Amino acid sequence: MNTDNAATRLAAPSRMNRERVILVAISALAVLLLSTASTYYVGLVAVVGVNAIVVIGLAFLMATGQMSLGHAAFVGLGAYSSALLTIRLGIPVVLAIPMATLLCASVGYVLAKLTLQLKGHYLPLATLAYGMAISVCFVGAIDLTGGASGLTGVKPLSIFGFAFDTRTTAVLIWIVVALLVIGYTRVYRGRVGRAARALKSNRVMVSAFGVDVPATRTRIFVLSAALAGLAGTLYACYMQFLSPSTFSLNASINVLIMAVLGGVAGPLGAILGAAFFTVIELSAQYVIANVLELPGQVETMLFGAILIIMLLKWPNGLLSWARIGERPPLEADPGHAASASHQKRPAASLEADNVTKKFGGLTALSEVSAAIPSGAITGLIGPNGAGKSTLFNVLTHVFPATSGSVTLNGKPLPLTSQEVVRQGIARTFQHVQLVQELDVLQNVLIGGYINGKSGLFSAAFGLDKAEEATLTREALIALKRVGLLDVAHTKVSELPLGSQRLVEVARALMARPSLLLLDEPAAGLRAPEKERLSRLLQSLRDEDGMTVLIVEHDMELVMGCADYLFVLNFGTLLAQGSPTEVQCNPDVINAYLGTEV
Ligand SMILES: Nc1ncnc2c1ncn2[C@@H]1O[C@H](COP(=O)(O)OP(=O)(O)OP(=O)(O)O)[C@@H](O)[C@H]1O
Repeated sequence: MNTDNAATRLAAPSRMNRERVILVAISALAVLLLSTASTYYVGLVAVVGVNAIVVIGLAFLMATGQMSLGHAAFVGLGAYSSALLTIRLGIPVVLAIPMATLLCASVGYVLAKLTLQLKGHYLPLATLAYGMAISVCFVGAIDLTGGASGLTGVKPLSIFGFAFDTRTTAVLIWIVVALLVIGYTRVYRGRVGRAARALKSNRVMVSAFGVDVPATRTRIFVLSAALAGLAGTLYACYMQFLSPSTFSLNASINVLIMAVLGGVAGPLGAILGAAFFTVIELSAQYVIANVLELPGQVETMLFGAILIIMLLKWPNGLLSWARIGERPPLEADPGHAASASHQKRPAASLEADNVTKKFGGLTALSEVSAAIPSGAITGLIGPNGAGKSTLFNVLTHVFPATSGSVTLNGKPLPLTSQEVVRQGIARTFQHVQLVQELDVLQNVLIGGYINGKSGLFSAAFGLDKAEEATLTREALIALKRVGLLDVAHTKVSELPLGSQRLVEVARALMARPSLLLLDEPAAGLRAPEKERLSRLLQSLRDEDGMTVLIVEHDMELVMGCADYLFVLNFGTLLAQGSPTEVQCNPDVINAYLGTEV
């Protein structure tokens, strides 16, 4: 298939068009608010906007596999601190808003450092605990906050002499929502957003491609705390009165429901979730009070029942129903797709010296020494359970050796898997580690993480376009090399297992490695695909000067393309040599190959 044509066909809908549609929609809403809507509806729309800002941050947090049961506390912290800065210290509201947002980001940073290392149920419980603790302070600090009676006299926003009334504040809230939707859409599809979403399904894999997992999780938590704080400051300006019950545990649960209801696979879900939640709540109130004339408690039951039905019907949120979720990222420039090339690194050499690896009482590797020849294809073979994948994991520092040492180009192997990939080692996994809900191209792009520089802010401001275009071109070339260009925009979950393994190979190539480690890449491949893989390995060696280490049970493939072989058996090195030498070795025949070879 011609790369140019394919790239033209693969061109994604323009990011700009979509952003223009969002801006036009928000502007239309603003005009409507300013001109026609009654005060009641203006208030309603303003509260939906405030909730949408909180939910945008929370949804991003949830898309990365994190959860917060105390997010309303950040909203309260933003609201009370901006109000108190203006009331007590006389700071103009326009300055109090960024100061309060920064305070929430700082508190978020401290809490992230304290809690994000917690695993399983402990993390949500910790967020619940600090959410409740902060909310209690709003009631307890009576002198500052007015306690349960609330804080009155909160000042509205005024910029350069223009005083915002409720209507214009509502418009401002929605302008912020629009900007956040645009910024978040860019971040979500950018380098950090991709890595963050991959975090949810597999931390080991994203680390192996250079992502600093704790730092990324912290950054996203801080961002979401800051957004909740910002929402609080705008809420304070709009309401000009604060009650602690607004920021209680109930409110935290509500924003969580909004996020789930809307769907976390994109920022528009946040708006849908916030809007639908409010509509359902008000409808339930209306039906119970005016149509059925039942007591107020029934309203909560009806509201709960409607929510349950909606979540059962659309478990991935309304966003999936509206089919406006994931879209392909940047379009590839067809003019350059065929010409861009990988940067060559000098071929690498890797050496294991007396490596032993124990898992409790089980010795998976026992004093294995192996020098992987530079610029060649080396096969690592042996029966099931021989220790091949364990050696792979030690060589890429997924876990450390119990004893012995590993050197890369004569120097000790770096101590983290992020550094290992920076030094030029990329790998695939025995059990496919792809992000099933992403398409093939985005999965491959994760492999290019270390070759990019853009972060959350550069992506939000659209400054990553050139970098994304380069990485996308490179990803398309990698996909072409493994024969999967046709399915670049197919979800990986829709591909057969063999093709998924090839996606992993393409992803590893995106890291521009000098040493490529492939763990059973031919498992599940059909004969023509195996031939293609064999040709690819040889071209990586001959044209790219890459060192390749391959664990494989397919002897035809290994014997056909490997220059050198190591044979493991019961965690020890049984033999090594050229394929011909190994095939004639009686120990190897006995232990692994059998007599017919
Ligand atoms: N994380 C782990 N914890 C405990 N035991 C492990 C772990 N990883 C591997 N093992 C054990 O170490 C031994 C070697 O396993 P390993 O997966 O390295 O073998 P292998 O040669 O790759 O086998 P296969 O060809 O079946 O993939 C096995 O007995 C396995 O059960």
